[in-house]
Amino acid sequence: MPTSETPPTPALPPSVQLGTGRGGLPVVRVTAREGTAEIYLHGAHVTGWTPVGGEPVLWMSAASEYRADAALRGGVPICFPWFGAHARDAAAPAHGFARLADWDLVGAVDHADGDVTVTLALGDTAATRASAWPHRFAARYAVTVGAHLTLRLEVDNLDVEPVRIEAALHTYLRVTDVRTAAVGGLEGAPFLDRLAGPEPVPGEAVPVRFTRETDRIYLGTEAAATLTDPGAGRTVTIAKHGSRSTVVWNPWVAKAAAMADFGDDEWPAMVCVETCAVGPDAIVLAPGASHAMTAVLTVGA
Ligand SMILES: O=P(O)(O)OC[C@H]1O[C@H](O)[C@H](O)[C@@H](O)[C@@H]1O
Repeated sequence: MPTSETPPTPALPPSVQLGTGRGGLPVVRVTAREGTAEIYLHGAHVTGWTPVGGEPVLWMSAASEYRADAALRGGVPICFPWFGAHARDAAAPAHGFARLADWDLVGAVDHADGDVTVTLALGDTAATRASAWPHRFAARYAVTVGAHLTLRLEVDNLDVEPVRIEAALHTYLRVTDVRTAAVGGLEGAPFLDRLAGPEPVPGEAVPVRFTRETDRIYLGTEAAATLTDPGAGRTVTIAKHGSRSTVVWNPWVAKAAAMADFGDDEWPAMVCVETCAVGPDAIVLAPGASHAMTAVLTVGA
């Protein structure tokens, strides 16, 4: 039976420490052999991942809120069970309730290769059953930390009817300057330009570059995307499974200035490459069925 009671903290290996983070929010700090990470239970939000000997890969805004009633800005928010504004309920929170919910820490395990997996869980509550998406569900989020960062979101439909699910691992990546960065791997994929009309735009032959506000949903694409950051001399590859759409976003000047939790001058230092199942690529789950969506981040030269 779903419950809103907080379960007891599971036994944790020494590589995983549960502590108090910014704003007094609970945070899990992971020290694996080949990388470290930080995960807030609020939103199951990964706020940092650094491979050993490397630089931080994820971007967090210095202006982020750290409050139980707000989403964190940066890292990897989980958008679920809808993406963007809710289609029929304008009052429903953007990107769904998962990034605003306090997830349960249900386990952590050390692997023989030195990687560490932390698992969090979220189920329906009286509040979600009264929301714009009232279905019964169980979600598990496994974060595996090491030389790679593996994020696996699995959702079970516990309802008696088919449910439509949108989900995004809304990954904010650090870049030296987005104006010199490029995102490859999406060549040829048509996209919805969220700053233009609803009609899909034909795919382009070249990597995505940034010269203005960019907010695109690439459709029907299961390939890995690679962010190239010449200023840092590195690439970040995002390989994925169970995801047929990829969102690429940079707010540029005006939108950054309009967001209270995003510094006016921070936009050149980030780009989002989001592993998604959204819009026409949303998941429809039969009763009792499950779907898993995985993103694997790897740093290269
Ligand atoms: O401000 P948020 O609700 O966190 O959304 C931040 C951004 O998320 C995605 O990238 C959407 O495609 C954008 O349209 C949106 O602006």
